[in-house]
Amino acid sequence: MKLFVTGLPGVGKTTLVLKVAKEMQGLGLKIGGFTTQEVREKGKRVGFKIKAIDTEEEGILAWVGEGYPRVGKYVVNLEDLNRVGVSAIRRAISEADLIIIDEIGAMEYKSKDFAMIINEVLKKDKPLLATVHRRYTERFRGMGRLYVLTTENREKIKDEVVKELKTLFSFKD
Ligand SMILES: Nc1ncnc2c1ncn2[C@@H]1O[C@H](COP(=O)(O)OP(=O)(O)OP(=O)(O)O)[C@@H](O)[C@H]1O
Repeated sequence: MKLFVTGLPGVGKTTLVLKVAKEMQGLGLKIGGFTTQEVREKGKRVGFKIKAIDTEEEGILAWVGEGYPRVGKYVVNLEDLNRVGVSAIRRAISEADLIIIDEIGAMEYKSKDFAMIINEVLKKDKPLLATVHRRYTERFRGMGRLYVLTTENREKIKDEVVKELKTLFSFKD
């Protein structure tokens, strides 16, 4: 089962996957993959952190400034993306019950290793919950269910995702 979640920036995609991960961990399942979260300084967004779900290892995914590769005003830190993010996916492919990837977007695709491991995950049968930037959803058409998150439906969709996964893993509600 592959579940994809998209929606406008800040709508709650990361919050959703964190809640789902916690609920599924509470049921004894092994969750792998990574999440990304914005970093704010004095109320302004200055970058993004990346964190492995299993080891809680952290890194900097991108930061405002000069440099390469860049996405908008951010410079992508390929070293941390690969060290934290790609490695977490690699571990999840072999060890986890559910892979969470938050998110699949322009910054992440700057890494060739990331692009390659995404293709690997898509070929596997292993359950996946991924947030996808709206510009990239077309790539995953027909591969699984796509949820479009809004502030109005985000709680309902979180419950639905948990329900789908519980059914998959044969837990009763
Ligand atoms: N279900 C929710 N209830 C209340 N607040 C929420 C909920 N979901 C998200 N938020 C709040 O909205 C803000 C943005 O959430 P989050 O980082 O999850 O969004 P996102 O879609 O992942 O953002 P981005 O596109 O930047 O990755 C956070 O401050 C978060 O606490």
